[in-house]
Amino acid sequence: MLKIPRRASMVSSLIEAYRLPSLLRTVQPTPASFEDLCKFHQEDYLEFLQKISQQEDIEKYDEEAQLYGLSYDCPAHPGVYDYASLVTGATIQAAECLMNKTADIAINWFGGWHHGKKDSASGFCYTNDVVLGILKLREKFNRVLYIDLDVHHGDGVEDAFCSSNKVLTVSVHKHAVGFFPGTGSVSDVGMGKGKYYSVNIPLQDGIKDAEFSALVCRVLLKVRDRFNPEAVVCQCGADGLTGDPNGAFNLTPNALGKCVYTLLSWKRPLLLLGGGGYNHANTARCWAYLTAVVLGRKLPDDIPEHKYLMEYGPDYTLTVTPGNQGDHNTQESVQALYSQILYNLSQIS
Ligand SMILES: O=C(/C=C/c1ccccc1NC(=O)c1ccccc1Oc1ccccc1)NO
Ligand SMILES: [Zn+2]
Repeated sequence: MLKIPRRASMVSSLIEAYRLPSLLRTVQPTPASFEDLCKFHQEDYLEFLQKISQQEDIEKYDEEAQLYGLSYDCPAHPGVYDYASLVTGATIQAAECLMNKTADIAINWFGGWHHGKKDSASGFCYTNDVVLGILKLREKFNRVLYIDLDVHHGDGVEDAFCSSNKVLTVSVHKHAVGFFPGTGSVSDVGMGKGKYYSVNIPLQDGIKDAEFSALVCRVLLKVRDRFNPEAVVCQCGADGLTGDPNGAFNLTPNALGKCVYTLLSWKRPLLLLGGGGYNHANTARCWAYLTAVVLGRKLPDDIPEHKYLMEYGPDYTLTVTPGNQGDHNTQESVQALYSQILYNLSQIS
């Protein structure tokens, strides 16, 4: 888990190295209170997370930990509760800036933990800051659109709002046997009042910028026309970039930039969040680039001198070059997918 705070430090250092904070208002986050977290998460889960967060030797809680998803692939670690409540507090505060109009666009690159469940941790997500940020926005906005660009299905957020027609969730992700979390097929459309308000765009390995952004932007335009959201939340997980250890998609930051640019053109309150991204240099490149897209600034391609400069070798440039792996998404499969999604959206009353 020590990897994520280091990544966070690289992200903020690169954004500072490009002198972007001079164009932004930075807000110091306060941790979400226990009560805030209880707006989505179950009390018993939070109490357990708090308890083991203060212990050094957590092995003795192994039995109970399993109940709460805190096992080998999602280990608890000392301080996990404080870390999760600070990140979640920042996302809630970002939402509040949009609600009180002190910002048109708010960013929390340390949020985006989209797998968190109400009663358990999942996929390294201990609390679900995305759900809590959307619930906060819903206190003011009647219809909220959520887009998840992470390579993994945004299951925790989709689950939370699957029966709601006030929050429409769109997730584009790799969908293949054995790939976490395994949910998010195109036929997964939500239920009850929320039927057709969950949109899934399942893809195979190797998709590249042009195909990805064309498909996602076409879906987003249809979603805007059918749903007419008053506020938008976009999770910008960077683990779909080429060079990520997940080794799934073959994207560069330009693909996410095109999607964010489309959302910006709608001129509606927009909350941008981070998420996955395990090639730390490419993730920092991506989120620095997206911050510049929001600001309408073009960044010099040479990475500026700063404490992590060596991580950006051998090119030391902001640009990420696509890999040459094959694209397993055919024109036909993408067109068929788009037709299915269009049909589903046509069912929205
Ligand atoms: O990124 C994710 C979820 C990742 C994930 C979920 C379940 C099991 C393993 C997972 N991890 C990875 O895929 C993964 C792949 C390469 C490098 C680091 C990875 O995770 C982490 C995440 C945090 C700390 C250590 C490892 N969701 O957006
Ligand atoms: Zn991910």
